Amino acid sequence: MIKVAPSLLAADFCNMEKGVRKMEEAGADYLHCDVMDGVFVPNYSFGFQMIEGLKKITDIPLDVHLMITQPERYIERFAQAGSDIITVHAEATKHLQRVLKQIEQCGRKPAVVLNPATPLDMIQYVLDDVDMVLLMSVNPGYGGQGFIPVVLQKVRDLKAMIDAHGKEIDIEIDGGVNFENAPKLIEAGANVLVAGSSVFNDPDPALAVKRLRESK
Ligand SMILES: O=C(CO)[C@@H](O)[C@H](O)COP(=O)(O)O
Repeated sequence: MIKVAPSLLAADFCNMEKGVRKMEEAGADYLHCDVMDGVFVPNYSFGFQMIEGLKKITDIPLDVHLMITQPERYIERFAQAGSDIITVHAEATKHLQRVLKQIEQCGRKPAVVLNPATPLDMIQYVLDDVDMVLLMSVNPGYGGQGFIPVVLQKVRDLKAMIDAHGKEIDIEIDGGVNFENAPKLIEAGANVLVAGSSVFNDPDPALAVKRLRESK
């Protein structure tokens, strides 16, 4: 089953609740929450308070993508705030396996993410420690960027790596996901699609979510 995770980065920050309600009506599987620290990526977004606030107003699982350096400093706080999935960048910590265990010990689902230029080898030795691998298909920091085509092959390679490993692990893709590339991504092995602009900017977000989910 394909899951769609609308990215709140594309919502109106002055009216976040309206965006959440729209995504509830649209049948979103997760709410993708991009946390940025202005260091790991050249942009700021929001932090714990936003996650806490979101948790109070919706039952949609919160898929929290930490674009921050040394995420180990803040795992407990993001877990307490109500994150359901916590995703950390392999490039952002010297102790990846330890951070993933920290997330698990906090009772949240651990996931790891790679920037487009980071090779898959980097996560070979943490597959036992994750429920999901996220591949960035844009350089993180901003919504509305174009999909980097070479990532399609990376999805295929990741799928083969996971199948060879033998554990069920979700493959999530984030950045420039749209109706054109979604079928190819699903065919390559992705089963969770993050979508900002293609859902929030669509006049009919419910139809957009359905189209992405049923992409063939
Ligand atoms: O993490 C990021 C950007 O850093 C993404 O979640 C984007 O927010 C996705 O937006 P679109 O590319 O789908 O507009």
